[in-house]
Amino acid sequence: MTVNEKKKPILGAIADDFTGASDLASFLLKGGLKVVQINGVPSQDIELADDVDAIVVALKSRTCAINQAISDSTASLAWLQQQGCQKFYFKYCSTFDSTSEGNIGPVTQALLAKLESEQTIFCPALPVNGRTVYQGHLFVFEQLLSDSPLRNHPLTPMLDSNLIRLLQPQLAEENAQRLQLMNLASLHKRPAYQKVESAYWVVDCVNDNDLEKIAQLFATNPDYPLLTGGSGLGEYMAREYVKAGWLQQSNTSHKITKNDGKTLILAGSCSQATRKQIDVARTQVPTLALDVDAIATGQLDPATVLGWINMQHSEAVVLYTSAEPEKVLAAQAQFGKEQVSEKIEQCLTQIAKLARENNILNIVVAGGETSGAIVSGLNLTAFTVGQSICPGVPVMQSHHADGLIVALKSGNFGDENFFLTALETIQ
Ligand SMILES: Nc1ncnc2c1ncn2[C@@H]1O[C@H](COP(=O)(O)OP(=O)(O)OP(=O)(O)O)[C@@H](O)[C@H]1O
Ligand SMILES: O=C(O)[C@@H](O)C(=O)CO
Repeated sequence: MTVNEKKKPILGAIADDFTGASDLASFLLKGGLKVVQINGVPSQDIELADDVDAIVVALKSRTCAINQAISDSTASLAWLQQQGCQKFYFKYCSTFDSTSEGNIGPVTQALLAKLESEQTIFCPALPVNGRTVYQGHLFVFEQLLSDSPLRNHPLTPMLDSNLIRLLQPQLAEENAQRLQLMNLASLHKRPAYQKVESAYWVVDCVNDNDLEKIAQLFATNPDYPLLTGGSGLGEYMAREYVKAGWLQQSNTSHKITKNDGKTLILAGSCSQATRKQIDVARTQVPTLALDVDAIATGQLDPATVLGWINMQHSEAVVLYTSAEPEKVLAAQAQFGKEQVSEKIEQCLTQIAKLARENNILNIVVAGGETSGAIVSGLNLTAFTVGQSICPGVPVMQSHHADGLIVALKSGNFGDENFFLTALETIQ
């Protein structure tokens, strides 16, 4: 390579939500890649540094209409191809969040068609966070997905755990027939780097050894340009690219420059994990529950909330709409499921905007949909990905001039001290 020749990224990834994107980015970084996250379908004029190994495009396509999800995903793919990426990844939730009208199957089919490929894998497992797949069934720690708190997810309640059954109705009939389980015995009896038959593979995976073996079979396999799954495989795919000598071992330091602004924690996630994290945070940080009825009826004024924040004379505050499943269901019944979500997302975004204008330059968000709304509303187009607060939640710095620092937490991630650890890491 000559001095003037721009290095091309290896991997182009498309994530169906923003926390999922930063989750994947953190694992690619852990595996040795230099990663940039782009928010929303990339526009032509985005400038990339010339030593980027992987680009993760964050979409908000998990729960949108199928046609929109397909057009955003394929437009992102075309842009990633223009940047020179050779390998592609479609990142969805480690708990396979989708409905029977869900987007995982249709988006996968559309991306494969554009890549003129007929085979891929579905690997949502993320063992470090308790997401494992055994005999095609997805577990969240010791519970089947459908017995876990995910059965009460406000937008995508997961009532089945069998990945083949979940995928079948999302695929065209001929592709549904090509779904096959690669269980642990079948995975491990294959020699590494061996050719794999063409299929839509649902791959069992219960620990990091399994992720390593899956990456050995598929990451650099020329027959499989597109893989799909959770973030866990990202670290091991990255390691395979490094092993294959596909990267220039350039400077992979990811400098995040601290700022002297305050920190705002915004929680729209109603997961059990987030609600516990709020309870722990409130013992040390001023915390305000936002009134969902007032938000849904347009009566909550973000300026009043900013006034409350300023009155706290604290370096950090927590604001939340998070509530137990019964309250969420009641709000959905009263105002409509999509409507109440949208109102809450808009309101939290308005608060984040106002806060940023008032020198609150560190924003931690809990919830994938919530994060997507806020990051889009703040017009943050690209981030450098830095150190993780917990597995799957990195600190990221916006390329915008004010150097806003954000951390986007998937609803179920992090231990009960997550928000307090985030404050220690960021401030
Ligand atoms: N009190 C509430 N009543 C009804 N809906 C709510 C309430 N609070 C938040 N919501 C909505 O619930 C949705 C939560 O989804 P979000 O993706 O942000 O969190 P999550 O599902 O826990 O996280 P993830 O998608 O990362 O697993 C959002 O659309 C949010 O606006
Ligand atoms: O894979 C996960 O669990 C997360 O990155 C996510 O997508 C939750 O929104």
